[in-house]
Parts: sequence; structure tokens; C-alpha cells
Amino acid sequence: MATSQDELKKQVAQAALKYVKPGSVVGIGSGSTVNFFIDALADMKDDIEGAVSSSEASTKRLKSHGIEVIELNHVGELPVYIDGADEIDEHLRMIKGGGGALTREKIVAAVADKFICIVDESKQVGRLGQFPLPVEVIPMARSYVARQIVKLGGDPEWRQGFVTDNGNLILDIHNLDILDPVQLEQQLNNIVGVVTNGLFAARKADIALIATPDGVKTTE
Ligand SMILES: O=C(CO)[C@H](O)[C@H](O)COP(=O)(O)O
Repeated sequence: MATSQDELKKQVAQAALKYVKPGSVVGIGSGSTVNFFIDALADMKDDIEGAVSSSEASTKRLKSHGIEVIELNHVGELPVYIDGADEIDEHLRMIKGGGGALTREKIVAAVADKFICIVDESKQVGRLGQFPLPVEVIPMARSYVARQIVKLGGDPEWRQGFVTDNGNLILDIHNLDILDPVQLEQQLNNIVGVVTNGLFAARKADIALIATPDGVKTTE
């Protein structure tokens, strides 16, 4: 019988537990794969100091398991950050932000010593860019930022009705030819009104755990 995608997500979430250091604070991403990780982490809650969360949704789930959520500003060391991705390439560069939590995810990832990316094999790509690239934008800059994105060759689409945890909006960029992810990440961030974008190329993952029907594969 074929392994379901949820089963793969559960397996990769379980495999990530071995990277959690007893006594430490754990950085937690967002999304359905991370939800499985949070559920698995609940069994270890007495062995960790707590968690730093990258979204209101993850905070709620962590608290529902009785896992203490600590404000990032109160944390000195964050050995690992565990998060999913919408796409990941062979260099462990990613597109993230399908759930709209990209800015807080990027902040927590920046603080962490190691970024462990947990995905099922459907997220692996040869070249980033099939998944629309999310950009978090200050609301009053929406039209201006959209015009600048068109100049870069992309087709921005306003994720209407969606508000980020930071009170901003999301433009999803379609049809972008991403030749140099590091350069594009910087170019997009340089547009006034952009908070950040979903390319995780300058700070990519350190380890990818990829769930396949034959087991979880590790890439470093
Ligand atoms: O970046 C994210 C949220 O902003 C998620 O990590 C990404 O969308 C993957 O989610 P899922 O595990 O549900 O496929």
C-alpha cells in the first residue's frame, strides 16, 4: 500500500526528535509537518526548557500540549530550529511561507545554530520557483511593491483576505525564473515596503530530513 503524505510527514517529524538537545530551548517553525513535530515533541516536554515559536498557530499547538513557549528576546542560545518548507533544492535552499509565517520563521532561523528542515519527498525540486514565492508586505506599499516585482519579471498575486501574524499582507509571485536565489532574496528585500520574502537562500537549511516511502533520508 502507498504511504500517505501525512504518514511521511509523521515519520520525518519523529526522525527530527533526535536533534533536540535535552535541557535546551527548541525553535519551532509552522505548518502541517511541524504540527506533527510538535505532537511528537510533547512526549519530550519534560526534557526541554521550552520552545520559541514562529507563529500564533504553532504557539497555540505548543501550549495545548503544555510545552512552555518562551519569547525569542529572552533566549540566549537556540541550538536547533525545526521547520518545513514548500520547496527545497539540492543545496538546501528553500521557498517557505505557504502558510504566511515566513518573517517570524526567518527571524527564528537566523538566531538558531542549526536549521533542520523536515519535508516529504514531494518538496524536493531541481530548481526553486514552481511554488509561488510569498513576500510579506506593509499594506500601504502593496501596489508599489507589486509594480517593482513585475519589473523583476514576476507576476504578483495578492493573497486576498489573508493577514500575517504581524498585521501585514502577502503577495505570492508566480512565473519567476529563479536563477540566483541568494541575489533574488536580496533584491526583493531591498524593495521599500517589503518586510521579507520566502526565499531562504542566504540562510539555508543545515540538515534536510526527507521522508520517502523507503524511509527518512538525511542530507547535510
Ligand atoms: O513555510 C511554512 C509556513 O509559512 C511551512 O513550513 C511550509 O508552508 C510547509 O508547510 P507544510 O509542512 O504544511 O507543507
